[in-house]
Amino acid sequence: MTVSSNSDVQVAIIGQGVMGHNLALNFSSHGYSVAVFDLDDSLAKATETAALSQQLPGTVNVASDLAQLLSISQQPRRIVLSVPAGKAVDSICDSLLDSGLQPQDIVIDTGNCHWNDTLARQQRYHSKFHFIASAISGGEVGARHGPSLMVSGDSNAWDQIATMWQTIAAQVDADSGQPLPPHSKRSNRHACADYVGPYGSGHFVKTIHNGIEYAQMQMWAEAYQLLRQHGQMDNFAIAAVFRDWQQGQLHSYLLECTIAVLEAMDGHSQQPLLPLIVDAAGQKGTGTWTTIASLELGVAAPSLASAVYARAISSQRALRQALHGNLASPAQPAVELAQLERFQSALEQTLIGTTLANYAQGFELMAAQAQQQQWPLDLVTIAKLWRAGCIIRTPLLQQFVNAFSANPKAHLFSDHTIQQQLEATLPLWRRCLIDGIASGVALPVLSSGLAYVDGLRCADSPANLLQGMRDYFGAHRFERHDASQGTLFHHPWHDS
Ligand SMILES: NC(=O)C1=CN([C@@H]2O[C@H](COP(=O)(O)OP(=O)(O)OC[C@H]3O[C@@H](n4cnc5c(N)ncnc54)[C@H](OP(=O)(O)O)[C@@H]3O)[C@@H](O)[C@H]2O)C=CC1
Ligand SMILES: O=C(CO)[C@H](O)[C@H](O)COP(=O)(O)O
Repeated sequence: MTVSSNSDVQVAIIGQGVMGHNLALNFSSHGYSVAVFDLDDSLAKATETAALSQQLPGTVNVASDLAQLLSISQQPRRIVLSVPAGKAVDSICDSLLDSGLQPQDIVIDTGNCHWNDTLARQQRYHSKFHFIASAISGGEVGARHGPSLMVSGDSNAWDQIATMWQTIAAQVDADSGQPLPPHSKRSNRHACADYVGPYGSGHFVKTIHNGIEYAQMQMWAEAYQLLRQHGQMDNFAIAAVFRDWQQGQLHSYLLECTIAVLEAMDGHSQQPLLPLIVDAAGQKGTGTWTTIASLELGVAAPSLASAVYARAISSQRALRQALHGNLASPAQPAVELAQLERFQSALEQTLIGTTLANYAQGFELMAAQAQQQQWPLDLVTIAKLWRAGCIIRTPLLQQFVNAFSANPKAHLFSDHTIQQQLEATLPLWRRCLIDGIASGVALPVLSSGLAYVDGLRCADSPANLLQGMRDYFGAHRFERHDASQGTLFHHPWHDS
């Protein structure tokens, strides 16, 4: 398609990689006129070609540079950035200003940027243009057919893009929270795109989303490892069990991904794909930022942190190979065939309990950060945004919506329905860990979730011993049960 000479472009997208390409097609599929730009011109042209071959209603215009992108865009311009997080965002914002960006124009960053970088950008570009962070989740399929969009920053600018965002986002039935098909025209629907708070908050929410994503992914990896090592099952048999679980409480998009990966065949060798994939996990930073936030806030998120450490250990491949031969495996035999079904049932309960622990930790982090930053984050809004389109979508999110609607400030485990669900998992969760650990399978997320639950339900923790020790070596002092709160005591350990 030739570039339009009139300024009819309703949304311009810079960066035509995985997300930008699909976002452009999504906008076009809803009839919006789109302009696309990438440093690699062939990527922008590929989007134009795809829109034409899919006969999408909205035009897709390839801009050869930023000046042209601006010249063909309707004012105020809406410019979406879909580029790697970090320096590229600043460099494009500066180039847009050099190319004639105006104060009324709106720049929308959809990358996985650190929330502090977003705060700095707001300072830097304040009054030069309207800046919005619209964190996105859903991967390439979500970007194409309906993502979850967590928007923060300039609320006036949000008002100007809200209709477009809510049009291209994933939709759910407003009452049940059930995802609806793309382009659904159901009247009683709710879009998974909303304003969550001031600058930085949307990127924080996306970071925590990814922290939960890491933990849920690691959870499925540990389940796979337990079934193949302790259960002696092959990947296709594991997938069959997981398909069964997909019909129940564990139903989720990440379980769908897990099954697809377990069953995939390599087109080249005609062999199962999974054994060909190197067992060293990559990471781009959001899991680490979640862990740092939890440490800085002093809020426990052990499962989310354990998932990051598990990726770190996975990448120490050479060391793992060497130690495998040097450190003996436990003598615990694999589960007997007659016991396999019972073990699978225990594992299913373990995964339900672990999932509740993972999400609870994420929501606690957002509540604590909101309080510290004085962000008016609403956990109901966030749980609603994650019900469809995003990577961590699960029907459980509707239960979290209900729990936070009833008690917005309470820990998820304070909710009676969730308590009952969690409690039902505990006996088999313990049993499953005993078996798994005895057979030598590393279970960082499955086990830290249970430790989190046990820690939280412990009325009489051993921290009195810690306080005594701190006072013994460092005269740090302690409170006493038989004195008023806040009064500190030092025991004369070394005088006697
Ligand atoms: N992939 C995913 O599932 C998700 C990604 N994200 C986030 O979205 C953003 C984009 O991700 P993704 O699409 O996967 O990344 P890709 O690397 O696939 O795409 C980014 C594109 O931006 C281009 N680009 C880089 N700098 C510029 C520039 N200055 N001007 C124009 N184009 C530029 C890149 O070109 P080149 O390759 O030549 O540098 C590349 O084509 C990232 O911040 C990512 O973290 C968010 C949610 C999900
Ligand atoms: O944001 C995402 C999904 O929600 C991206 O896919 C992100 O890249 C995932 O993180 P990592 O690359 O660290 O696994």
